[in-house]
Amino acid sequence: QLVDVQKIDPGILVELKYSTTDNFVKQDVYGNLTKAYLQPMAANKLAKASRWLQTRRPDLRLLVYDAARPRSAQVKLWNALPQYTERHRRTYVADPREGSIHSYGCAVDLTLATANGKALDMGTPYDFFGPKAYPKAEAQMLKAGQLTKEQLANRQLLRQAMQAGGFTPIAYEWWHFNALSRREAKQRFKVVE
Ligand SMILES: C[C@@H](N)C(=O)N[C@H](C)C(=O)O
Ligand SMILES: [Zn+2]
Repeated sequence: QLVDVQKIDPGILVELKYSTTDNFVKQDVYGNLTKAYLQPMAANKLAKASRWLQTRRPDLRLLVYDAARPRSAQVKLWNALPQYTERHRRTYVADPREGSIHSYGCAVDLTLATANGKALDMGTPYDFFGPKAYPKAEAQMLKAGQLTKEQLANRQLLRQAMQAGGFTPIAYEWWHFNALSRREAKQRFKVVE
């Protein structure tokens, strides 16, 4: 049973981007889904990350852009990037046939924001698909002047908070964190259709 993350921690901010037209597909792909749902285990990890942040930076909040994502929505995201080969596309959007960890309620996309909801500068917008958004390329981007020290520090603070909560970052998206591996998520939970 998925839980609303704001019921677990009301201090977490939510702006579900795929429930608006302000996303890379430029369409509302969620309709009535406007809340951030996760497996209880993942929601508890997020609340732990939020508490970690509150202790160190009471002026900041976690701002969730996406959480549980139905497989039907994953298909729409997958189909929205026909310019990439399937192999390259998997870097940015999980293949719905394999299943996104989001579709098991075990992944979250988020940023840091001020208490009134203004997102911090992370160097790229959410769902910017390219090296500037790759955590694995940050040192190189900093050296090349593509990222500022402040943008990098903001990303590092987000990662520290999420890792303190028990999440794992990925190499290609600064905003995406997994509560479990895909294999574990598939073993333990059903896909949200
Ligand atoms: C599409 C992007 N926000 C995202 O969540 N990508 C990962 C890889 C996914 O689709 O699971
Ligand atoms: Zn994601």
